[in-house]
Formats: sequence, C-alpha cells, structure tokens
Amino acid sequence: MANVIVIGAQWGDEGKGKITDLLSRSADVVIRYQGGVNAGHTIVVKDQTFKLHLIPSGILYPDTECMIGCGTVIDPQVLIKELDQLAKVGVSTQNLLISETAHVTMPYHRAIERASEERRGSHKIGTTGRGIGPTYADKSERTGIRVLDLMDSEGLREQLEWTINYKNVILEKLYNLPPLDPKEVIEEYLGYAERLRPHVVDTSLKIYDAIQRRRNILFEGAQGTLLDLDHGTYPYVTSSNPVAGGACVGTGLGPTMIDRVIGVAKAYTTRVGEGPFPTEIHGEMGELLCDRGAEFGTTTGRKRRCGWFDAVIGRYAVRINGMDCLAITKLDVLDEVEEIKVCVAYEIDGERSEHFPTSSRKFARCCPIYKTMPGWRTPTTHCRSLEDLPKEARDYLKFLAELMEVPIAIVSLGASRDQTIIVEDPIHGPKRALLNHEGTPPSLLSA
Ligand SMILES: Nc1nc2c(ncn2[C@@H]2O[C@H](COP(=O)(O)OP(=O)(O)OP(=O)(O)O)[C@@H](O)[C@H]2O)c(=O)[nH]1
Ligand SMILES: O=P(O)(O)OC[C@H]1O[C@@H](n2cnc3c(O)ncnc32)[C@H](O)[C@@H]1O
Ligand SMILES: N[C@@H](CC(=O)O)C(=O)O
Ligand SMILES: [Mg+2]
Repeated sequence: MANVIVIGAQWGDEGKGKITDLLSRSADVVIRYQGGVNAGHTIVVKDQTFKLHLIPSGILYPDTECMIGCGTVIDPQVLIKELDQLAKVGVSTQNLLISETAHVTMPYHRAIERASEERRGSHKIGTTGRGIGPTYADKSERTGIRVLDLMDSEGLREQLEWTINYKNVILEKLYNLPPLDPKEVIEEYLGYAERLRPHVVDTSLKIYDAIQRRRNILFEGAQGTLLDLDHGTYPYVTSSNPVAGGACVGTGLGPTMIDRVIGVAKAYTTRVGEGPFPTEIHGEMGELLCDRGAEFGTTTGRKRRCGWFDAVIGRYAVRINGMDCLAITKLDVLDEVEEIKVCVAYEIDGERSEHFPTSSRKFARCCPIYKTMPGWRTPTTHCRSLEDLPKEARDYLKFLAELMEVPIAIVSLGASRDQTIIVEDPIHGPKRALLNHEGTPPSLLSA
C-alpha cells in the first residue's frame, strides 16, 4: 500500500494529467485536492484525447474510485458538461464522489473576476477567468456556498437570496455592471444540485475508510508549485495550494498517511498568464518550443510562454514539496534543439544566488546563469528505455537530477500513455528524506 501525491514542479501544465493517468493503474482511489476548472489535464490513450478540468485523471480506469476533495472549488455547470462528455465516449463516472464541503463557483464569481482583472489594467494577474480567485475569497470571507448548501433547497434559497443581493452591490456600485436576478440563479443551481446529488458524500470519511482497508490513494495536484498562493510568485499565483502540503488540507487526511511525493516537470519551462519568468525565451527558439510542445492552454487556449529549464525553481520545488522523485515530461520537444540551456543559478543585483527569492519584484530582476548542453537532434518519441535514448539526452537528464538532487523515476516522450520510460518504481521507492541521514545524496539516475 502506498499513498502518493503528484504535484507540478513548475508553473503548471507539466503533464500531471498524463502521469496521474499512468500511475492510476496501481491506484484504488484518485483524488483532486485543490483548484477547480482552471486546471486542464490532458490524457491521450491510443487515438483518444481527454481534457479534464475537475474530474480526476484516474477516471479512465473503471474500478478506480475518483474523488473531488474539499479543497477544490466546483463549477457545477462545467462539471456536468464534463460528466456528459465522458458518458458520450463510454467512460463511466459512477465511481465519482464529490466532497460536501467543497465550495461552489457562482455566476457572480466569474463576473467579479472579469471586472476586477479589467480594473487592474497593467497589474492584471492573467487568470483563466473561471471565477477561481473570487470563489476562494468567499471561502475565506465566510460567505461561500458549499456543495452541502446546494443539496439543501430551502436553505439554499435563503442563503443565495442574501448573498446575491450582497454581491449585486459590488457588481453595480463598484463595477457598474447589471445585477443578477437571485431567482434565476437559484433555479439554475437547484437544477445542477439534482444532477450532482448522487455523487455527493463526506469524502474525508471515504478516504479514511480506504486507508483502513489498505487501499492505494493517489492525490492529483493541479497547477504547480510556483503558482501556489503561499509559496509561488505572489501575486501572480492561483488562489489555492497546489504544493504537496495542500493534499492533506484539501482532502482531510492526516500527513502521517502520506508515503511519497512525485514531482512532475517539463524538460523546459512554460508559464501561462502574467508574472516574472527569468528563463523565458523571446524569439525563434521560444516559438519552436511552443510549436513542438503544442503549448496552448487546455482550458483557455491561450499561448503559453516558453523558456529553458530552471533548476533554481526545480530545487525550490524539491524543498517545498519534500519531493521523493521526479517525472520529466516532454523531453521529445527538445529533439531538434542544437544547444540546450539550463539555468543553474541567478544573478540578482550583481550577486550570484542559488535560491528562489521570496519577493516577486526581486524574482523579476533575476538574470539566469546558464550551462549549455549539446542537443541530440534525433527523434526520441519511440524510446522505451534509458538505453534507447541518445547519450546527450541521458546526459541532460543526469545533469537535471544532479542539479536538483532528486532521482528521475519517469521520463515522458510523447503525450500518449505508452510513450514513457519507467526508470525506477515511482511509487514504491524509498522515502527520499529518509535516505539522507548522513547528508549523502540519494542515488541519482544511472548513466
Ligand atoms: N510532446 C509531449 N507532450 C506531452 C508529454 N506529456 C504530456 N504531454 C502533453 O503536454 C500537455 C500538458 O499539459 P496539461 O495536460 O495541461 O498538463 P497538466 O499538468 O495536467 O495541467 P494543469 O493541472 O492544468 O497544470 C498536454 O497537451 C499533454 O498531452 C510528452 O512527454 N511529450
Ligand atoms: O487560477 P486562476 O486564478 O484562474 O489564474 C491565476 C494564475 O494561474 C494560472 N493558472 C491557473 N490554472 C492553471 C493551469 O491549470 N495551468 C497553468 N496555469 C494556470 C493562470 O494562467 C494565472 O497565471
Ligand atoms: N489550465 C490551463 C491554463 C489555461 O488554459 O490558460 C492550461 O492548460 O494551460
Ligand atoms: Mg493544464
């Protein structure tokens, strides 16, 4: 039995969907613990592509129980659309459970977010526009609507009447927008409630039950470490905690139950939305990575910004998440690149630093110090073992593992489930933190 967290080690879109789907083969339960429909997880199986926003990436396995945990925010309209789309292609969602205490995204959340982004002008965050920030803000302000409120029609009428009138003041007075009609919204959401009711439970009880029955639980992170509300490039972050620590809070499971943390990182870096990005490449090379990597948002279709691999943020992600091992994705995207750069440290205000600065303003002044590696200029999408890879590609991976002092357990060379090299067992390997008693690094990727 092993309970494993999968997290993004960069700014999201690292390919967590593909890796979670792959690992779900050995999981009994897969659970999302934060974020909402801002996430876009892509899974490719044979010639079928699935784009999931809220439903966990374990859903393609009919016997796996999938849960949407209490730390998520749920847009019922999008969730129902996702359920319908899966049903259309014959994927059962009977095993999907939704937490009673997750918060619900309402129309005023989306409207307020759009208006506030516009009002911010050049200070905008570049959000996905899905109402994520305002839904989490209401949770903190204690004016949120939870799934269990949605299930109680009388209570909901009263609660929403009050809340919508309260939000209408903001819409009308602050943003000069038309008010929402409480009756219309209430009827719309009561309809959603009936559709979702069969899935709604106390998921923390279900998880504890799974623990007691020695089931394998996979926690699927969305977004990435650098988008974390507390540990990312604030204010250019999302409003939840994508880091491994978020998995316990966002599901109601105690930290002593977690066995492993697997980080997912692209072989280069991308970021979508505003905010500093020291290794961003402007010009031809950035376009090449964007083209080859099909770097367009799974949710909004926005073009993702592309850059070289940044080992400073990689090391930071290892530390913040207590990462045991890494999955490196999209190595194939670098197949045509003649020379590959890796950021090994920053120069900040004339000084060298190997640490991620806590201030975003300081981060924006970081100039990457690069080490240049030779490319391999050979296709790798067919490789299924480390030995199949060109030597330069193996050297590149080894260099990344050494820089971050974390073993690479999985290498991904294409979007498809089978385009993967398993270097070592990602789930049952030893706990990395326990290997370092004498300060010796754990065994890294073998050459
Ligand atoms: N070429 C290539 N594409 C890959 C590989 N692994 C994943 N992909 C694709 O890369 C993209 C990854 O983006 P997402 O699916 O948005 O990643 P994610 O981490 O699940 O997303 P968020 O939770 O939104 O951060 C998808 O289009 C995948 O199909 C790979 O090894 N090579
Ligand atoms: O989460 P919101 O508030 O919509 O956006 C804030 C910030 O985070 C970026 N982002 C959100 N979800 C994802 C995702 O799934 N992959 C990558 N980046 C994401 C968004 O672009 C904003 O920069
Ligand atoms: N989740 C998103 C963010 C977006 O679509 O803008 C992505 O896959 O890039
Ligand atoms: Mg995505």
